Amino acid sequence: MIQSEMVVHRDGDLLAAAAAARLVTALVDAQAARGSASLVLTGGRTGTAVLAHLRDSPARDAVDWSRVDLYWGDERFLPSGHPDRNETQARAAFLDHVPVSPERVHVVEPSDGRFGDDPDAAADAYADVLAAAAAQAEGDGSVPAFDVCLLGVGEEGHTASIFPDSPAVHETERTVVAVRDCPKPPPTRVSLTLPAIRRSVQVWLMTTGESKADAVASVFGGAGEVALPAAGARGQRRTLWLLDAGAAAKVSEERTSRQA
Ligand SMILES: O=C1O[C@H](COP(=O)(O)O)[C@@H](O)[C@H](O)[C@H]1O
Repeated sequence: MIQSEMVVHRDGDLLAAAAAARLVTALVDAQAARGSASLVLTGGRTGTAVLAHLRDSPARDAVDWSRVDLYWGDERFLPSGHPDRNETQARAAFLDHVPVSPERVHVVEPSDGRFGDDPDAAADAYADVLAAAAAQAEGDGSVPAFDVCLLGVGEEGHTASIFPDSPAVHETERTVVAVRDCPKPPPTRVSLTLPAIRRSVQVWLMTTGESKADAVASVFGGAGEVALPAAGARGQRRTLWLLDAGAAAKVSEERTSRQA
């Protein structure tokens, strides 16, 4: 298995700026190689801060946003336009400010959408979206090989909406699942599963603050994915943890690569 890499930035703002710069490079490289790129977005404070930095960076125009397929690693199952939907936050922070192709913005159906208040149907529909994209891009498979999958990490080690010891973390077949009774509000969500996330070429886990330090240290201490789902999020070629000093505070010094 490829070892996870870790980069530690001084604070969350610098992390977000550096991650935005990395993202430009990764997407430009993917487009140079294949003509298009695919990116999985995350919700949460750090993920949204990265998008805000990307919006404000002149380098963002190096990416042809009309040829980027955008997906979400998880979505809070709420009505369309609800301020807590990850989609709403990503649109406000970034998507409303760049010339993306609407047909390439692959959202999870909201709770007032085509399937009404049925998160299982919304999850199945999103799995179909992924399978269709995989068939188009790679000829087969149930999930595209996303160029970059951005993920956040919760205090208790959740990533996407895969919570510790929940049905979602035990899922081995399905690529997208409905998640109920989440310990963090809102209680109902739709999430990619770990097998789907692991189809990504690169997975970047981004988190900040001392409240995340125990979870991060446990992952680097060898905790398993059932107890700490973030430990099971890995890319085919690269698994990169982008942390600020607070989140990295309890990881042993020799494991971190300190950066300004
Ligand atoms: O609820 C969620 O939280 C996590 C982490 O969020 P943060 O605010 O602690 O950075 C995020 O990864 C996930 O996408 C989101 O739905």
